[in-house]
Amino acid sequence: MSVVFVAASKLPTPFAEFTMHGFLDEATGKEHVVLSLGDVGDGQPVLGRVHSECLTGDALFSLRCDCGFQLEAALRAIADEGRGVLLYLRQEGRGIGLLNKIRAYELQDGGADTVEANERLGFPADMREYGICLPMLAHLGIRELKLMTNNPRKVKALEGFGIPVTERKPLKTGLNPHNRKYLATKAGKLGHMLGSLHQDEVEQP
Ligand SMILES: Nc1nc2c(ncn2[C@@H]2O[C@H](COP(=O)(O)OP(=O)(O)OP(=O)(O)O)[C@@H](O)[C@H]2O)c(=O)[nH]1
Ligand SMILES: [Zn+2]
Repeated sequence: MSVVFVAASKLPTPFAEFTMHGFLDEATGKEHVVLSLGDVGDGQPVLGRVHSECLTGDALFSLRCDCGFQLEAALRAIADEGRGVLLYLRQEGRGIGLLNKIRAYELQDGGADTVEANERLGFPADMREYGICLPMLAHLGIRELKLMTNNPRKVKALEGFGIPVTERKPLKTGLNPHNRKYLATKAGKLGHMLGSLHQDEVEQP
């Protein structure tokens, strides 16, 4: 596997003081980050979030999606549990990159939905690759995840790479008038389990 550990440091945040682990994917040059809290290498399932980069939602307060809200909710949940892990994967725009995502948003401003926009640009709806999680989790001694996600394809993909997901924890947050259509498309075309937004129940995968 081409993902190698580079360095670790403390990362104090408003939620907790995490340990930040930096990794380099030597095949793509992408730099990934994992935040961990507590003893995650004890062999017990770990509360986890596998979050793909969304510059607009995570850093620029965009209301077009739910990413920033999910990121914050996940970090808060890990802090509340006192133990957990967040993998921040540099797969912007479901893998098409930031500038192509802006192109896709332009098409969405003209009426296309998030899937149609990707397809019009010649991309599949979702180009992400989750195999890169494996060496990062192995480095931290994590064998099983209690995964915070609404995306059943993410659960399937991780399990396909040999990472058991013992529990799926919904992460329904951030619904607003600007992302209502986007979230409806995710549920309708991408299979996201968003049945009742703003509900925080625990479901089996
Ligand atoms: N191509 C494209 N990517 C988008 C759009 N809106 C958000 N994204 C990207 O979608 C990704 C969202 O990733 P995640 O937060 O892991 O979420 P998810 O796979 O939708 O599922 P959850 O785990 O339920 O949040 C990020 O990479 C965003 O940049 C869009 O309209 N078009
Ligand atoms: Zn987003």
